Amino acid sequence: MRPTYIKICGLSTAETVDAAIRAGVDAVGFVFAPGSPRLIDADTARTLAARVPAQVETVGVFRAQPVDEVLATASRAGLTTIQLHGGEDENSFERLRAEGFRTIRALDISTYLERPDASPADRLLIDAIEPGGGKRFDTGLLQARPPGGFWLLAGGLDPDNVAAAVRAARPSGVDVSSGVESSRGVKSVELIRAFVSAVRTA
Ligand SMILES: O=C(O)c1ccccc1NCC(=O)[C@H](O)[C@H](O)COP(=O)(O)O
Repeated sequence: MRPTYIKICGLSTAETVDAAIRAGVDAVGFVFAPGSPRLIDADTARTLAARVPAQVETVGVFRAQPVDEVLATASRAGLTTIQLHGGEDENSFERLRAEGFRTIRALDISTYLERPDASPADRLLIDAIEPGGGKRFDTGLLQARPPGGFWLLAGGLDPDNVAAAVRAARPSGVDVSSGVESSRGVKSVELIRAFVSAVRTA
């Protein structure tokens, strides 16, 4: 069986990017959604992404931003992958792919349950209602509509609960932000290490 894919989202310092890579993550995320406590600019992301080895994905996270702006930011930052949290139309993902980016469509659990097949992206991420909010959703709801293909579980995961969540929901991968922070928006090297190690025990 393939190991669970791990994405650490909302990184903003070289120290925590390096820690995530050393811990063995598959992807690091940089948030460009206005209003986020993890917001960074394209030039900062470019400096951080330059530290990341080629086998680790660099993901730009956007919410309700025009596709031209998304492409300009992700290109300037030199990222491999774009994750959209709403506001996109059905053509957005095709356009991002045509420009050479891998894509992730993030859906909150309610939207997913209403439209489970609404995923023209390469991957699906199923999240709680408020992205980056550190709140869990009831993964038992997924039993009614088990996701097919590659999908990431997100929403309120942390080093203490992630192994049980992986055993219960069997996602292809997990995504975390708040659960590896010492305070809102501030990532912790120790919690990143603990999270990755907990996923590996699942
Ligand atoms: O992290 C944010 O602040 C954010 C803001 C707007 C759109 C998306 C955002 N984050 C997306 C992520 O991929 C988070 O890691 C995911 O929602 C899980 O967050 P958390 O519940 O805090 O672990």
